[in-house]
Amino acid sequence: MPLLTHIAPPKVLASEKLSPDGLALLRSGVEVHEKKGLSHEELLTIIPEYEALLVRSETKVTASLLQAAKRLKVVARAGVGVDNIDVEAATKLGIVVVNSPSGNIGAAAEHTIALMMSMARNIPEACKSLKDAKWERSKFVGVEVKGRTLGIIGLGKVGLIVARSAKGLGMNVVAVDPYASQAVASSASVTLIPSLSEMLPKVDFLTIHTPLIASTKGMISTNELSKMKPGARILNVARGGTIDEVALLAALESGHIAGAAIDVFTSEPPTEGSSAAKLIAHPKVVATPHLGASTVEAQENVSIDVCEQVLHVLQGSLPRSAVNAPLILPEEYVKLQPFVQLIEKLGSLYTQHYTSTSGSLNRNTFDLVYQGEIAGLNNTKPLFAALIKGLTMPISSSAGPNVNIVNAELIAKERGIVVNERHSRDPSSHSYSSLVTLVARPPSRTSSRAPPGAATQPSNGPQVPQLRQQQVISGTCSGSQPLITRLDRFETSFIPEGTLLICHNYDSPGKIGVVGSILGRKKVNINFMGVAPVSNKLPEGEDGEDVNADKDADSLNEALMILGIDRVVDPDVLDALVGEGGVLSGRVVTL
Ligand SMILES: NC(=O)c1ccc[n+]([C@@H]2O[C@H](COP(=O)([O-])OP(=O)(O)OC[C@H]3O[C@@H](n4cnc5c(N)ncnc54)[C@H](O)[C@@H]3O)[C@@H](O)[C@H]2O)c1
Ligand SMILES: O=C(O)[C@H](O)COP(=O)(O)O
Repeated sequence: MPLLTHIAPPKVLASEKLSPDGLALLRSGVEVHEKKGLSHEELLTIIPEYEALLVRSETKVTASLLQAAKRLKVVARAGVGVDNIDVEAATKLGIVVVNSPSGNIGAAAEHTIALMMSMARNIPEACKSLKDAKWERSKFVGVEVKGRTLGIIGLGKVGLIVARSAKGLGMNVVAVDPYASQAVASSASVTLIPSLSEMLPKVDFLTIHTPLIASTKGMISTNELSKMKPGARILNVARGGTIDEVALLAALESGHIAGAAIDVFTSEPPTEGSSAAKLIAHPKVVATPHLGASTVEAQENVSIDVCEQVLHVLQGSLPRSAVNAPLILPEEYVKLQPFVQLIEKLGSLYTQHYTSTSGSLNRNTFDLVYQGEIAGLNNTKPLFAALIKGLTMPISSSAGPNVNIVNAELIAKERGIVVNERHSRDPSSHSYSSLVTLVARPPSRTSSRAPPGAATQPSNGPQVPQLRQQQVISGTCSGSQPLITRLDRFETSFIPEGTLLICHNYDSPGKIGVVGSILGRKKVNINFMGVAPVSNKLPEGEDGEDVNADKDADSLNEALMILGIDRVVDPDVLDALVGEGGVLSGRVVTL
């Protein structure tokens, strides 16, 4: 029998060219396979091996690909647009989709300005003519942008940088964006115009910086082009499809539109005879093959950004920019992260400490009580997900590892787990700045709103004191270090990490020595040891019951002994601790 079980490192597939800077971050703990130019069929064949998929805009991450991926936890888009990823299908499968929302925005904005200047001064045609050994100075007279009006559709991240750069070139800048803030527009000296039809007749150059969504698909078509000034010019570095390519071709042919500079197309690469191919071939069009984000700097940024997030997801932490999860503000993220770890540990400790190996939780209704500073958080979805993950991880190899903020609610529902989240800003009952308590409710008491003191046991059952039935675990974070502060009725302070032996015993002299010698005899090394006495405090989340009312002298003398040990012990060690050592019960948990 092998002594060590080898756990293979997770595998990541990069199906497009990504900057090595990000990939280098992954390589320390992850196996990275770079395989460019695979067909969809080839991808379908190999995807079941991978835990993460890294893409840019070329790989079509379809529902069938995601379904074929048996172990996939995360699809990472090294860039902004996720229109090549079936995000809905990923969400249903619990696969997190992350992107890099701002790693390449500067590059896209600079490319827009570069295209605008190239178009205004006929740079590509003049360059080509000169290389063809011609000297045609009068043919390539351009126009200046200074003093002209640039109209921006979409004053988001890229649009705003374009606006500021254009102001630097001496242009007047106007914009339409139904969701843009007046204050942000004013800060960039941009005039917001209420509607597109009002803006179009005013502009000499028009540039699009919206995503491709239902409201922006084909938003510049024959009608809109006809409203523009004769001789106006148009740019698209956002997404193919926002401009109707056939309508633009006609407007260029008629001469109403003097020129177009386009980086993105309805088909990429353009298929022969398509409107995209015709546009690219048109003499009044400056075209680039989707190069907006193609700078060394932008590629480093997006690669590092998404590779870090892939590591986070694979390690079970929160990614910064999950596309299919609720937005987490960066400051919330920093605050939440240690508590995500803590709550996952609370859940895992609960299941291992209180549940037999039968494969199901013995209680499935929980109060998750946030107290102190942590109670001020509005978005606790990641904490909820961490609890479901922790609870299910030790008992389900299918559910546990795959729980994330995307699918936690669904998995909880499927397994009948009910969690009542409660917030209390009152720090008076404890000395921690934040405290999180998990209380498992007895089966008969399914609502956190049950009145204080309500009967929670069958009247004809054995009258075990109420407090003995408590299944309570509390924890806090000291900096970024999770700590368990209460387990059951016992006050404690231990780091939930590694293999722990939790012994329940009467607190009598010599007990530690007896336990230590049994473990020594069984060749079990002890890394640390702590004794947890009965708490005289009301467990957080319990209302108004007298903590010690039901206790007899013996129960007040009970304690937990928590030992950090170097391996999972065989049942005979636990039997020896109970038989010879006089321990009431012993349990091994791995956290
Ligand atoms: N060519 C490239 O290589 C490249 C590189 C980066 C980004 N992009 C693309 O550029 C676009 C903009 O990126 P971003 O990061 O600035 O996005 P963003 O989300 O920050 O900004 C988009 C803006 O469009 C606005 N908008 C949405 N619908 C609108 C409508 N109907 N009319 C007017 N405005 C509307 C939104 O309010 C938002 O302010 C995206 O399509 C992105 O994929 C392309
Ligand atoms: O959405 C984006 O980030 C850009 O379109 C860049 O796409 P790319 O990574 O394929 O260059």
